[in-house]
Amino acid sequence: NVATPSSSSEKVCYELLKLTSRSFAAVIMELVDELQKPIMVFYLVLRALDTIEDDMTISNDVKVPLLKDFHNNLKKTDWTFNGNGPNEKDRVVLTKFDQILSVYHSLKPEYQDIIKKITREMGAGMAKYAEDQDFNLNGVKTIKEYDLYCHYVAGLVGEGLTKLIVAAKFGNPSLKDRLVLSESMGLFLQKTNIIRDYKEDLDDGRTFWPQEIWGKYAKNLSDFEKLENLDSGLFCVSELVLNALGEVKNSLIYLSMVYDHSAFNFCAIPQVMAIATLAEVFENPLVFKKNVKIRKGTTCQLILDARTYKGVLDIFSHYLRVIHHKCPVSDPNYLEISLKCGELEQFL
Ligand SMILES: COc1cccc([C@H]2O[C@H](CC(=O)N[C@@H](CC(=O)O)C(=O)O)C(=O)N(CC(C)(C)C)c3ccc(Cl)cc32)c1OC
Repeated sequence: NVATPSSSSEKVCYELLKLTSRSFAAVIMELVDELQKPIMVFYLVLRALDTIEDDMTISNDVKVPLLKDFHNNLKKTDWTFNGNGPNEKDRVVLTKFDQILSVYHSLKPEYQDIIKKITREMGAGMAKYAEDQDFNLNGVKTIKEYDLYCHYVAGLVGEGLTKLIVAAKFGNPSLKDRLVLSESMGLFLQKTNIIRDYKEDLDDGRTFWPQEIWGKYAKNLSDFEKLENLDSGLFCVSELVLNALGEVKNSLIYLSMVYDHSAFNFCAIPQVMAIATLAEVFENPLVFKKNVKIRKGTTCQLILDARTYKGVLDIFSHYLRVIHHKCPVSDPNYLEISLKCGELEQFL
């Protein structure tokens, strides 16, 4: 059901959505009308926040207050920002932010409130990391810090979406009281992206792999780029995948509590893409060379198969078996991986 955008600002927002993330935009366009506008606005506001955080041409004394106070822009009607960030695609979300504001102000106050609260918390978290010298120099140290970083950039998104879905009465209200489930929805996606983006982030001079894990396999994170360190690199990826699999159970419980078919699709599709990506990066030397992506044909098949809860369970069951069978006995994580896959497979 492609909504018929009523206002001109809504038309601009749909264009911005398609520009920023073609594949995901299609999923948002399939959402039931009641959720489509609030989630589109939420997605674009998050994109704007992300674009500021990623823009290395903005000095900290400008960036930090910009992030911390970003939620206050939601009270305005004409705010825009001319960043000079790297990619034009994202910058336009800021130069046309007044269009997003216009649609934001047309939302029900309850939806506006949910979006504003998450934006405030996320902006505060991003400002904290922007100011954190140690984080900028040495990246993420402990698994605890890894989870906290992922909470700010992804867990909060899950929380906001859950509150929108429950407010619109398309999900089990108890999802609001079990935010640990929304947290896992975000952490599973973000941890998968962080494992996959090793090379891209390293080339950008950033790293999000927690030292508490990679430090067992190398002295420096960039060591994994060298062929002689390939084995320890693959073992490190195994442990990172094992850590990400720790979010699977909660994510599957979450999906079982989303009633509306279009909201279920919206939540399930990124999760099945993530488990397929984890299986792709697992024991895959190409992770240290480029961004490993699942094939287009696989993506299409996953979208078709993920339309029912049973279909999602079958997809997870398949890729957990793939990971289990790919794990060599020489991998120090072999036993843990087998136990985790076994534990999850019986749950499926
Ligand atoms: C209950 O929680 C969710 C339910 C459904 C979808 C998402 C989640 O899925 C996309 C899916 C998406 O955007 N996929 C990209 C592909 C890619 O990024 O590799 C795409 O299809 O372009 C995603 O990745 N993120 C970004 C974060 C992970 C940081 C939250 C994201 C950003 C903004 C929003 Cl509103 C939603 C999401 C959820 O968020 C947890």
